[in-house]
This record gives sequence, C-alpha cells and structure tokens, in this order.
Amino acid sequence: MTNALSDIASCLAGYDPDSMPVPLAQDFIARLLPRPAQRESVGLRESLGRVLAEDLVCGINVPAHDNSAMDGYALRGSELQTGEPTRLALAGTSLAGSAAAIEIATGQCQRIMTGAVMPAGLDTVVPQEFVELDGDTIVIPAGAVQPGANRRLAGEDLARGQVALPAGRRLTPADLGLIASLGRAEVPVWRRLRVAIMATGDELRPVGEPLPPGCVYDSNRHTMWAMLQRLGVCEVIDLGVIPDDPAALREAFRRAAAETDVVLSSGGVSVGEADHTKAVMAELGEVLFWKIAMRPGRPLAVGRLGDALLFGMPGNPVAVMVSFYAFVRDALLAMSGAMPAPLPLLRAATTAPLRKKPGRTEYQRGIVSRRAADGAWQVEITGSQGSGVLSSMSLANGLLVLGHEQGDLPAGSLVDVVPFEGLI
Ligand SMILES: Nc1nc2c(c(=O)[nH]1)N[C@H]1C(S)=C(S)[C@@H](COP(=O)(O)OP(=O)(O)OC[C@H]3O[C@@H](n4cnc5c(N)ncnc54)[C@H](O)[C@@H]3O)O[C@H]1N2
Ligand code: MOO
Repeated sequence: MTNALSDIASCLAGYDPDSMPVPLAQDFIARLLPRPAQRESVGLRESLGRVLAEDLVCGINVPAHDNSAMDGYALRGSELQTGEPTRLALAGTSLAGSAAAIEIATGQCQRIMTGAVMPAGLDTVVPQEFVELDGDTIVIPAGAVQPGANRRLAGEDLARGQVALPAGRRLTPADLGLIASLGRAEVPVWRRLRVAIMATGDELRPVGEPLPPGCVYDSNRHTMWAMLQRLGVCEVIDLGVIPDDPAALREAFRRAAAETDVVLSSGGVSVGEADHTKAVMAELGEVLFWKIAMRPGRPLAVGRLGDALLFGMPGNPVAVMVSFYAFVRDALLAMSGAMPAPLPLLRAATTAPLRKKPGRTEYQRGIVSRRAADGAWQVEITGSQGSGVLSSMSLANGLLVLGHEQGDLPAGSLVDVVPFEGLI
C-alpha cells in the first residue's frame, strides 16, 4: 500500500505548498518514485544510453593473454645488461592473432608485433626503433628499456569474475566498447519508461497551421519531446494539444495514465479562470499543487493517476524547461533504474553585477566562455530573463543556478552554471 501524497508531505519539515524551496520539492518527489520492474535484452548497439539492469560480470580476461604493447623485440628482462649494450640472438617472429606456443632459449629474443602473445618466459619488449641489427643479433643500448616494460598482462584491463559495469549505469560509447571487448552481443537493460506529453491551452496551435488572432504556436510539446529524447531513457507518447475543456482534459489524462509510466503536461497549473488542468488532475487522481520558491517555474503539480506519476508543469516556455531540469529529469532517471547522476556544474565568474532576490532559487540563462586573459570560466547573462522568452534560452549555453539564500551579486562573483552541452 503506497502512502497518500499528503502523508508524505506531512513528514517533511518546513513543508509549505505556497513557498516550497527547490531542495524540499526534490526530496518530496524522490520519495514517490517507483523502481523499474521490467528488464529486456537488447543488441549491443541498441544499448547506448540505456540503463544496465544488472551488474555485468566479466566472463573472460581482457586482454586474454600477456601481449606486447609495441612493435619490437620480446626478451627476458633479467638478461638486460647494466652499463653496456645487450646482445641477443633473434629466434623468430610473433604476429598478433597467433596462439602458437613458442620456446625461446636463454640468450635469444623474439621479433614481436603490437598485440601478439608474449612467448612463455619473456616479460619485456624493447621498441624496434631503440635497437640496432647486427645480422641475426639485436643490440640494445644500455638503459634503452626497463625490465617488464611494454608488456600488457592478461586481465590487466578486466579480470574474469570482476564487475565490469554496475547495474544502474547509463551506457556510454566507451561502455559499448568495453562490453564488446568481453564478447557480449546482448545487454540486459531496464525497459524504457513510457512518458506521455501534452500541451494544454485553447490559445495553442500546432506548427504548420495558420495562426488565428490571439493564438500562439505550441512550442512546449517540442521542447518536452526534445528534452526527453536527449535523456535517452524514455519512449515518448505525444498526446498533442488539449483544449481548456474539462471533458477533453479528463479523456487525455485518463488515456495517458492508463498507457504510460509518467505524464508530463504543460499549462493550466496557475490561478487563471481557464486553468482547468488543475481541477481535472485533482478530480481523477491524487495531486498536490505547489508554488515553488524559484524563478522561472513557480507553479508545479505533482501527483499520481493510477500507477502513473504526473507532473503538471507551468505553461511559460522557459518555465517548462527549467521545471523539467529541476524536478523531472532526476525523477525519470531514478524510475529508469539509473544511478543518481547530478548535473555537472561549472564555477564561473559573472561579467556584470546580477540582481537576485533572496528566498528563491533563480535559474538565469547565460553564456559561459573561457576568459582570454587567464582561461578561467566566465558567464554573461543572455538578455531578457522573462519566462516566456525562449530566444534567450536558445542563445544560452548554460543555466546559472543562484541559491535560495543568495542576494545581489557584484561583477566577478563565482556562481554555479549547469552547462547545456550534452543536456539541451
Ligand atoms: N495571478 C497569477 N498569475 C500567474 C501566476 C501567479 O502566481 N498568479 N503565476 C505565473 C507564472 S510564474 C506562470 S509560469 C504562469 C503559469 O501558468 P499556467 O501553467 O497556468 O500556464 P498558462 O496560463 O496555460 O500559460 C502561461 C503562458 O505560457 C503560454 N503557453 C502555454 N502553453 C504553451 C505552449 N505549449 N507553447 C507555447 N506557449 C505556451 C501561454 O500562452 C501563456 O502566455 O502563470 C503566471 N500567472
Ligand atoms: O515562474 Mo513562471 O514559471 O515565471 O514563468
């Protein structure tokens, strides 16, 4: 039996739906999240960006055998002379890919290529450019190589039985290579989350249609779709634009909750007369409405409809993006089974003074760059910070995060910036 949202809220010290600090809202949401339940096996390439459902244990050593790191000559390190050249007779050649057992006698060495198996008993490789050939003898100048150099040991990258990648890992290009190096063609991952998106509002028109007076094109569904694509762990179900009509909203929310794990809507969560979204959510499910102490992104609805989690995000186009990164991103990753991955932060110096009201978290759009004089990070605000102004968001390459208690800042202050690279 899951706890009612109001019970969870009553456990939080300082809970205030009319002025919720960002960390408290994040903490509340973290308590609601179901763990992933269904796993599937996907082909290696399909696993990029997906969440590993179990620890991936190495079935083999990588590399599988001791091998050479250089093209050169393999020898016994104990036979290297100190203070004078070493002379060794050439026995034969080892090429990569050959597993032939080779015996090399004392006083001999073996020509060897990068990646070739080290002959038994040899532990050192001298690169070919360091030696001189004297007929079938190689001459290694004193000090050209240390015993044990240029040899890669079996299992030095990954040892059989070791956990190569832990459950919860979101797989990267290097991880795909790692999994391939273990010879695995199939990867166990958690099922993608199904996420419904919808934009609500009578004034919204889909792109590609004429724009009647008083209307705006719906941009939020496209930013929501794009942010979800970038996250890489969701299957997006687009329910389109829903008018401010209770019957249509009811139908859309019912359908979304029945078919998906998470429902994201934009608009209709403020106090306007056509803001029916709130009423419909409350009628169908269990929903809390908050005014978050932040800017932009002040109104937010968080709730449950059946088994689906609901985020009613504000309609203003920048507010919906900031709400997504402040609250929805981490929730979706946790529900996908991913281990927590806080957004990377840069510390950058402001190029001009900043106005900031204490008592709320502010997310300001900026451009981070390296200062010519010393290469240190600096950040400049991208102009109007209105929560409907998408152009300053589009121009930005990062979001400044100014904490709850922070007041005005003089030029040159160090602030936290979330870089968009890889995120937006
Ligand atoms: N009296 C008050 N008014 C408002 C408050 C408040 O506390 N008291 N809060 C303001 C804040 S902050 C925000 S944010 C908005 C959020 O309101 P809603 O979530 O109800 O959003 P709407 O009213 O539906 O739309 C707001 C704005 O955004 C435009 N919009 C909506 N959806 C889209 C979309 N899909 N694509 C592009 N643009 C969209 C819409 O046309 C409005 O201009 O409320 C403030 N008001
Ligand atoms: O905070 Mo609203 O979310 O200003 O746009």
